[in-house]
Amino acid sequence: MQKFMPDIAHSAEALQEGTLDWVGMSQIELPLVVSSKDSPEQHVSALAEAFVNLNDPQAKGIHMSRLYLALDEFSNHQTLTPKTLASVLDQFISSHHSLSDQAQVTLKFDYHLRRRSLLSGKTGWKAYPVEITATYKEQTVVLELSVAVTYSSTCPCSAALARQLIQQAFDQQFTEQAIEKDQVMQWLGSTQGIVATPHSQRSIAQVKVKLNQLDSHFDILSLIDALENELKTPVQAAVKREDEQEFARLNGQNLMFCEDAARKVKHILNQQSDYSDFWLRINHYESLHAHDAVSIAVKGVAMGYTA
Ligand SMILES: Nc1nc2c(ncn2[C@@H]2O[C@H](COP(=O)(O)OP(=O)(O)OP(=O)(O)O)[C@@H](O)[C@H]2O)c(=O)[nH]1
Repeated sequence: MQKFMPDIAHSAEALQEGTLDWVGMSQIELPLVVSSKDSPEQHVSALAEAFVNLNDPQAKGIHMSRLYLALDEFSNHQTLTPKTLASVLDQFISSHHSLSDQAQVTLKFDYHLRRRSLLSGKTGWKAYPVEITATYKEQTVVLELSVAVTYSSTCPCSAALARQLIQQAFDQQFTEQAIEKDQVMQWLGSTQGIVATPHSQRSIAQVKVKLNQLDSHFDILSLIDALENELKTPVQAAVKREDEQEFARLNGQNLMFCEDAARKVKHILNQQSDYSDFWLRINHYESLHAHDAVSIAVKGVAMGYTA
């Protein structure tokens, strides 16, 4: 016979009456199997947040164990797809029928992809921070997918200033009007031929998209590929010298202010039919100064994300 135990959540009165927008738990450690379109299933170590709203102003509290146990069941018996995540929200609501009519779960994890080098054909792992949020409100489930893509940005202004110094060095080196091509080639191949270099830096594009519908799978790979293909200079995994030379060429041919990167990302996201809304933040961790160059933009739909 189960011994009697006091149940504050049922017996105690709220110290102060009032509804609450979200009550739940964060930093829940949750091993998951992620099923993403065109990618093999992947085991990840996620951190979860689980919330319901508290509609009853007099209720002492929600039932946290019920949220936790729904997530635990999900972790042990389901792969992460839009439909299985929506079913977790159903369980959150049904286990709090008199207290809540809204629910939210957020999963944060590193998603590993094998990425091919630029020319040598080698491959290596890259980890992409991913966040998936499912929210149930007014009988509707809204799914959001966030990724962060790391790339290299080379400053166009700094490149123009460096070119001017190279021109000046050339002018000082070659005072004759008639110049032997071999002499020039030799000079260009020396450190003097690149007497100045533009500043470039590791940069991160943070993107959050609202998914149009409950597809059978999340499509993490497509979003990452779209961003990296548009930015052209994602950081590399395996790099041989031929890859490094190609990377140098790509940086030289894709000089970017943070505004340029933001407009590129906004353009490519506007081309995607799977996303009803998006938010983006470009962060250039400038090597020129101690602060960062940042651009932020949203799709600009009514009732959508705000910058
Ligand atoms: N609502 C709420 N519960 C908390 C909090 N901190 C700890 N808890 C504990 O969360 C535990 C789980 O709550 P319940 O899910 O109601 O646990 P339970 O009563 O054994 O389970 P049920 O019989 O399903 O209600 C309880 O022991 C609470 O005391 C808090 O800030 N708010």
